[in-house]
Amino acid sequence: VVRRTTDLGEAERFIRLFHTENPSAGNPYTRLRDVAREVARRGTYTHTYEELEFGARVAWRNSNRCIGRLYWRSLKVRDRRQVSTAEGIALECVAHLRDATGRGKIRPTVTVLPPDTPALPAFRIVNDQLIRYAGYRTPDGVRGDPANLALTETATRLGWRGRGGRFDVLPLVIRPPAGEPLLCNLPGDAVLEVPLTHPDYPWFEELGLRWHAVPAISDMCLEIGGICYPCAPFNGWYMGTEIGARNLADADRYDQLGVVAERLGLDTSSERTLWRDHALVELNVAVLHSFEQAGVSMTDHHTESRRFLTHLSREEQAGRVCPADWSWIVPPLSGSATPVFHRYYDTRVLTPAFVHHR
Ligand code: HEM
Ligand SMILES: N=C(Nc1cccc(CNC[C@@H]2CCCN2)c1)c1cccs1
Repeated sequence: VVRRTTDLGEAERFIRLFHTENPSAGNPYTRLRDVAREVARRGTYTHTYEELEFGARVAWRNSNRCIGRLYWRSLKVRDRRQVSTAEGIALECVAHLRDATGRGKIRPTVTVLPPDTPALPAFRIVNDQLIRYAGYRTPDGVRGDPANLALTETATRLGWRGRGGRFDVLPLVIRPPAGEPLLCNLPGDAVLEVPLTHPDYPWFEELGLRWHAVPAISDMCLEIGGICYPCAPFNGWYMGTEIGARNLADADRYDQLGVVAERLGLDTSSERTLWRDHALVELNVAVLHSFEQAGVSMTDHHTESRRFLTHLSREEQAGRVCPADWSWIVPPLSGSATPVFHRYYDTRVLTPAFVHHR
């Protein structure tokens, strides 16, 4: 397999961007010359820690599907480019979760593992998020999270044994450049979870619903200056609607709207009673209430929409374009009741960026 050498044009554009936004880095000339020499010699170059930290923060700033970009400057970057084994990667993912979770005060963090290089191809994390619940095929439907059926089957084929519950945390599956994937169970103290209750309905707890505190995406590449870091898990905190309007509500996920509507005593015989909408709101009230009770960071879609527009105007003040994808920015609940709904966005694609694996 011929590995892509680094595109020198991308590298130069990034180095210039770094020096423009970080005047203390001085004149880019010598750095540009050294990078060109290194690319000529070994087909790629190595980012300094400062370049890597800046690149990861700007990749977040450029994420046009992300509503949570206001705090892009505070991203914590864990430079782990020296890690060279599957076990090392697994350990860094666990350390990342412990670091980022705090005791509920979640810290936006990215861990950067080695890039793809002609000399050493990169490892991949098979899981799309560090924390995922198993999905099991049963005679009368799926038990657990249907979104993770394939990952559960892969882990089981590799020797993992699930307990058949609705919220079994899956192991990490780390695939090396060659050879067998490594399975790694996440220690319980690295996976903070929140049981869901409702402030007004005591029966809600009986539904036995819960969700994990930290969303940590592990299936995207961090692209900086022509270099791709295919193993760079990043986390923020959840917006309540992700759990309450999608993960627990979608028919092809935990599909809880009918259950909640029944317990609420709603008339589900006709769509026109808007029973789905009533159930959705109460499910989202429960998610926000439970995370707050547990002291776990979470934002609501109204607050986050306002914050995003603040970010947008700050970027314009800074003379930068802030690209956004309307179809992802507008929350899946009460869209038009949030300010982000009532406007258009620039849709250009900028780099550095987090991209889905090609
Ligand atoms: C700090 C709190 C944050 C919040 C509340 C937040 C919120 C969100 C939400 C709601 C989405 C849409 C997800 C979906 O609909 O499935 C999203 C997408 C995204 N976010 Fe953020 N985010 C945060 C931090 C971050 C951080 C720290 C990064 C990276 C360093 C990031 C990068 C992205 C990217 C790349 C996407 C698009 C994912 C894709 O294309 O599949 N976000 N964010
Ligand atoms: N709050 C978060 N949510 C989030 C962000 C990016 C991607 C995702 C997962 N999106 C995949 C699902 C499934 C298809 C559409 N949405 C969630 C964060 C995850 C990592 C940092 S912030």
